[in-house]
Amino acid sequence: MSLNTFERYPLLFGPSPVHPLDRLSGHLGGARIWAKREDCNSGLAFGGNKTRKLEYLLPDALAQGADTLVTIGGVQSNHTRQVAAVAARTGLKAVLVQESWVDWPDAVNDKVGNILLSRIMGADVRLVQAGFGIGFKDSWQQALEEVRAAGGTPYAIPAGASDHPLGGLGFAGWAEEVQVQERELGVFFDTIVVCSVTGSTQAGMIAGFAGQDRPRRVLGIDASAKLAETRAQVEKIARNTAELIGLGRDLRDDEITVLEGWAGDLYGVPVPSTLEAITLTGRLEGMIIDPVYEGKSMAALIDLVRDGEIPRDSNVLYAHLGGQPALNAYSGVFR
Ligand SMILES: Cc1ncc(COP(=O)(O)O)c(CNC2(C(=O)O)CC2)c1O
Repeated sequence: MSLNTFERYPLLFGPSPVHPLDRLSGHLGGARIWAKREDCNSGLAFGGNKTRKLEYLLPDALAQGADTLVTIGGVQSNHTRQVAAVAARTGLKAVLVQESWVDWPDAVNDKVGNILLSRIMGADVRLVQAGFGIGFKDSWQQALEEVRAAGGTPYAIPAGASDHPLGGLGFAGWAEEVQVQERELGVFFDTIVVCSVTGSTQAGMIAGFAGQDRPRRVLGIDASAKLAETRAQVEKIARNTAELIGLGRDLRDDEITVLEGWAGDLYGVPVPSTLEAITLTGRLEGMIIDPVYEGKSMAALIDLVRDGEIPRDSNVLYAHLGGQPALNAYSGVFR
């Protein structure tokens, strides 16, 4: 079975752009760094990695006759904002459970950025006091039951659209897209750097690239600060996705790499290297990244290129997965 077997509901402009980051590369004096821009992939409320995943979940929801998408995230979740946008675009309702995943000292946390956008798009936004976790949460199960009790037909989307049978397909397709763009650009990206939290972005990439002729490294950078949980989820989803698309072999353990060292102690709390990565990327490339996810994966890329773990002759592709709206809830750290 291949990816084409699965129905896809187009939500993207087309292939997301790939471009070199030559000023950053020059500054670091090592490998040549490129970016693939999921933050520019769709016209739906600033897009992002979840919009690509939802292209494969939406047909399933519609086939089940669902009228309400029900999902979960932190207060500044990019994922729940993207679900709200897809619901608005397709005439479905959205119930968003927004848990208190980040204890961040800013009075506007639940008024700006992603949650503001979700409210503008008409989602039913429910603030819940409950801590961070990438597993199935009671608050989400309860919201599903409430939709049913009110006569609705909910479609359950787990955190990050990850722990779902179809969750890895979007980024298995990303791997195919990269291969086409490499031919057009005349380059081969021997290393991919991607932020991992709920896991299906990296997992889909691993499954998608595993079926290609030339091996390459997919380096997941943990931003959950719960490495074991995130790695386990990446592995589970990667193996499931590989089987779903008919890879025809088991994935090797060395194909599943999630690195720690840049997440800090808590999910959603930036550390100095996060802020340095955000300002360096902004000032050298005019590329904006966020303090919860991409700032942490970019911090890793900077270190790995600087210390030569990613060799000087490499072409490394940085997966920019979006997330910028959350910056508005972290303005205090950029005085
Ligand atoms: C900008 C950005 N970059 C990387 C990631 C990590 O992706 P995965 O969850 O697929 O591993 C997120 C996720 N965000 C979550 C959310 O609720 O927004 C699922 C956690 C992200 O938003």
